[in-house]
Order: sequence, then structure tokens, then C-alpha cells
Amino acid sequence: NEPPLVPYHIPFIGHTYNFLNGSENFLRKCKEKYGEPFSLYIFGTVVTFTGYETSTEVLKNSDIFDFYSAVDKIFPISPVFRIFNKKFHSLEFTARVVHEQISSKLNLYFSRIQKEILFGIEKYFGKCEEPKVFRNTSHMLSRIIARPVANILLGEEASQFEDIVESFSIVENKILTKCLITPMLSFIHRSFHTSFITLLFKFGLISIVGHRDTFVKRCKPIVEERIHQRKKLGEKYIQKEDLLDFYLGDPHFKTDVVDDQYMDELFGHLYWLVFVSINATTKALGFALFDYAGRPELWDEIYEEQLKIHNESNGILSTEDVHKMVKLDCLIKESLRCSTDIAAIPHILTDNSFTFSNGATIPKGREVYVYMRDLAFNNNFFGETSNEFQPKRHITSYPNGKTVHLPSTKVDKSFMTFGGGKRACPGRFFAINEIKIALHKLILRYKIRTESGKVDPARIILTLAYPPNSGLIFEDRN
Ligand code: HEM
Repeated sequence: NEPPLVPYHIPFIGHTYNFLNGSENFLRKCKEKYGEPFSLYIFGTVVTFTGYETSTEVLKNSDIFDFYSAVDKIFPISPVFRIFNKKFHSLEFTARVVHEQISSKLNLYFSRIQKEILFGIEKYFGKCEEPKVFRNTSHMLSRIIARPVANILLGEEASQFEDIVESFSIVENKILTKCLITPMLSFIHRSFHTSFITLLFKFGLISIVGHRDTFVKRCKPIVEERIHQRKKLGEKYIQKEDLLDFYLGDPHFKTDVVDDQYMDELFGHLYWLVFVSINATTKALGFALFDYAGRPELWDEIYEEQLKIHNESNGILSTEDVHKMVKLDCLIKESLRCSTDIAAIPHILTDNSFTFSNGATIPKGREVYVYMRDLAFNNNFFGETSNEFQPKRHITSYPNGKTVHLPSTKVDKSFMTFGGGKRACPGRFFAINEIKIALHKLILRYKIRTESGKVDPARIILTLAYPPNSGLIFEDRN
């Protein structure tokens, strides 16, 4: 009782051409005709797509639906990082570290996040006494986002080095762009794409070693000094609030010898986090900025909220202040909803079979994608206005005057940007706080509008959505 396989005419190619040539329309038509889940023959394999009714069944069963092996088929990243993590490699451990050491400790990092973001805004946008046009802003935004990430991961000392920030901001972009240029090989067979990418890494065409060298050059002296201090002070040593010092004190990483192998191990763990965090956060910040800049009707209300919070906090934000940015949060959530990828969050079934609640059964090894746009633009969740950009939809007002705001960090069946179930993104609290702080500071300082005067469309690469490359105009408020 397999989900319906949409008929196709050309062997080998199957639906690949239709899929590459406009996945948005193609998936919509398939869903309308065949319901959900449905299957397509793309890139040499059968792939099943789940929509608004069945996606939670996949995400809630993360013990039998494996996210990492599915991601590795498209971007074989884990094998690359495993070159460095020879002794200890556990993705569960990393997810726990993000949850316990970053998301749960955000209040400790707050002043550092703000300081780094303000520094980045000054450095990359600076004074705009006359209106200034910035194109390809993701380049600057990724460096602004990289600063607080470098600070929290490597500590205050290492994050001051510009080559570290540069390395953080480009590591993922470089790898992803290279991975996206070769899916055509999958026409022949999916494994061709994976093997090609692995070869690129092997022959240094996607160079990660350069990033490792920068990390070792800047961080080895810091690691040696901290281990020396740990030994000297024993129990009196006060652990520093950054991930590097957490790792140095963790039983899996404790050492007396700081050799190349040890630095490789640290590099593999810390840069894996750089890989999963910076690009996604930059993308979300970019979309939110374009959504704000293209909609003058939102400007006054959002600016007033920022000004009020700024005045009440004397410009030094606390977690409570960021929590109060409800209008800004609604803008971000609506932006995340409307800019969602067409299909994403792939998984591979590891159990012998899985039967969805509607009876459709898929076999072991099946790749399953969430058809994200079916959730994001679904009238069952968002009513007749699901195609419109309305930040206020995330606040519900009751007749007794009570209002309930569903924040952008809350995952549910209508909002799966951060996944769902127990493997939902543990970094989302950090990401949303960074985005809110960056937007808050940018909106307070500049009037921002799109160069076109309109809402510019997203760029679509395969099934992934990216912010426009078009211009944004910045002008100092005073
Ligand atoms: C807007 C920014 C971000 C988006 C849209 C995003 C999205 C996602 C998604 C969709 C997943 C898969 C969830 C699932 O399988 O159900 C995920 C997992 C993960 N994310 Fe994020 N993420 C973002 C930022 C971050 C940041 C800043 C960090 C780290 C500081 C991070 C760390 C992780 C980790 C470690 C996992 C794996 C979780 C596990 O295996 O249990 N993410 N993210």
C-alpha cells in the first residue's frame, strides 16, 4: 500500500526535469491530484513527500527516520567532519551541548551578543548620512551573525581575530555552493553526486583544511594557556563562559597534551556547529530585512516598539527586553513562514517499513521530504489569507482583552521551519535572539527600504529559498 507514485514517461529521468524546472508548481499539482503522502522518481530514486497532515508523523518518529543520513546524501558533510573527529563523534552529544550550553544560557551571553552585533553593523553598514545602496547583503549579514557565534563558541579572545570571523562566515557557504552545482549527476544515479562531492573534498577542491589552519593558529595558544591554568588552579579554576572551555573541561575532551590531533578533534566539533548555525540564521535575517524593507505599512509600528524598548532598557538589552519585542517577533515568524523552502528536512526510514495513519506504507531506506509550502500556505492553518503577509496572525486576541502570542521559537504542525519532535532545532532560541537583536539595532539606527520599492521575490535553487540579491537602501534616522 505504497503512497501513489506520480506517473512518468521517461525512464531514468522520471520527474527530475519537472522537479528542477519549477518544483513549486510541480509539487503543488502533484499534491492536488494525488493527496499526501505521494512519491516522485527524482535523481534516480523514489522520494516520498509529506504534506500538512502527515509531516508530523515523520518528525515525531525520529528514532526510525534518520535526518543525518538523508542530509549526507545531498551534502556529504558528516564524513568530512569525521576526518577531524577521530576519537569521539556523536551528533546527539552536539545537539545536547547546543541546548544546554547555548540556548539555556543565553542570558549569560546577552551583552556579548549585542556588543558583537553592534560592532558588525558599524563595520559593514556604518554611517549612512546620505541614502546608501547595499546589494548582495547576505555577504555582510553572515559576517554580522558570525561575530556573536565566534564569541560564544571560541570565547572573547579568539573572536577578536578577523580571520576567525571571516572563516566562520564563509565555511558553510563555500561548501553548500559547491554541493549545489552537481545535483545534475544525480540524473544518472544519486551516488554519483555523493561520490563527486566526496572527491572534491579529498582533492582539496572544497577546502576545509584552510579553516582548520586558521583555527589552530589562533586557538592553539589559547587552549594551551587555559589547560595550563586548569592544571595550576585545579578546583579553583573558574570555567569561562564559552563552548571552547566547556569542551576543555568535558571528560570526552580532557587532555594534558595539545597536539595536532587534539586540535583537529576540537575543530571538528566546533566547526560542525558553525556549519549548522550561521547560514540558516543569516538566511532568516536576510529574509526578515527584505520583508520589512519592502512593506512601508509595517515600519511605524515596528520602529515604535523598538524605540520604546530601547528607551526603557537604556540601550542595553536583557532577555526580558528581547522577549517584549512581540511585533518584531511576529514579523520574523511571518517572514520565516512565507520564505520557507519548497521542500526540506529530509529523512531516511531506517525501520523495515512505516505505515502512515492514512494507511500508506513506505519501505526501509525510503527518502522522505517535508513539502514545507503545503504547511506554510495552508488554509486549514492560516485561513483564507494564508497567501498574504500578515505578521499579526501570530497574535490571537480574545473578547476578554487577553492576547496570546505564539513566538517564532515554538514549533508546531503549522510551523516546522525548525523541524519538530524531539530532534527539533536546539539552536533556535539563540538564532531568533540574534535575529531580533540585529533587526532591533538596524531598525533603530536606519530607515531601510528596498531599492525597487517593492517586495523582492526570493531566489529559488532546487527546492531551497534564498533572500534576494537586490539592493537595500540604508539611511541614518537622524
Ligand atoms: C534560523 C536559523 C536556523 C534554522 C532555520 C534551523 C533549522 C533546523 C532544522 C530544520 C533542523 C532539523 C530538525 C529536525 O530534524 O526536526 C535543525 C537541527 C539542528 N540545528 Fe538548527 N536551525 C537554525 C539555527 C541553528 C543554530 C544557531 C544552531 C546552533 C547554535 C543550530 C543547531 C542545530 C543542531 C545541533 C541540530 C541537530 C539537532 C538534533 O540532531 O537533535 N541550528 N535546525
